[in-house]
Amino acid sequence: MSESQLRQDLVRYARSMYQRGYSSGGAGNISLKLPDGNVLATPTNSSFGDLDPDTLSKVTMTGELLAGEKASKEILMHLAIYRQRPQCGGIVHLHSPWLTALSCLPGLDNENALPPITPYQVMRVGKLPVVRYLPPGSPVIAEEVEKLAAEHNSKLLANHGPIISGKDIREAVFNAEELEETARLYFMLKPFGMNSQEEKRMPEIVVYAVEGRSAEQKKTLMVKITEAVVESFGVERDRVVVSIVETKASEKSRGGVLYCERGK
Ligand SMILES: O=C(O)[C@H](O)C(=O)COP(=O)(O)O
Repeated sequence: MSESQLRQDLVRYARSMYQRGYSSGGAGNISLKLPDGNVLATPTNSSFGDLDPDTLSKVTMTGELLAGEKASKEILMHLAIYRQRPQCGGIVHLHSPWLTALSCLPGLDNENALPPITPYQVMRVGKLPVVRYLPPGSPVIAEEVEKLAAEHNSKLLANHGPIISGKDIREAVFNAEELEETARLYFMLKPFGMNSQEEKRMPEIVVYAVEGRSAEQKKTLMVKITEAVVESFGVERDRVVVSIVETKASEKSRGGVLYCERGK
């Protein structure tokens, strides 16, 4: 994708998040990786609601300004994430209401501020570690974020807000939306309690096979797989799920040869 298109995309995603109240005033900052290996970022004190594609800050991976206005005061935090996550192509830092509220709660689990409530939260983000409070723009924030970035695509800055990454700016925004909505769910459910995916998450093993085995053979296979998972994963037997997905021999091939024609 061209730099010009990426500039347009950054402005469009920023405006969309601004319109949803994910960032008000000059709060928040966004960046993305350019094809030339440099980074495009929102200028400091800019508003997500009225960015100009032509004045966005273009910096090197060491933070040197190549074009546009002075970059966000948090640019070092973004660059730290790009260093630790080479696959990362986009980062959003927000002051979105529900995640910012979460960041202000006492007694957060610093290893994971948000229990795994929904499958998409687990799939898109996973654990949400907390970075201790530091004044916005402090270079120490970048150091603290860098320690966590290799393992976590999202971090929660205490009394401040989230910083969330993705393989590109689109995925970073999707991850941010998922996490903000999960934080909202968390506050809605908090008075009533909630089931955590942690308890529900079980190892599920799927066996794809050509049809034809007897029910007894399939049952024996499932029992043996269950035993192997219990022994190797150390989980309760009742939590292990095994599925056998069968395909007709005429609808499965190897090397371009149908299974129903192999061995004839
Ligand atoms: O999070 C921060 O660093 C600031 O509060 C912020 O969100 C805006 O800083 P910027 O320099 O305008 O990007």
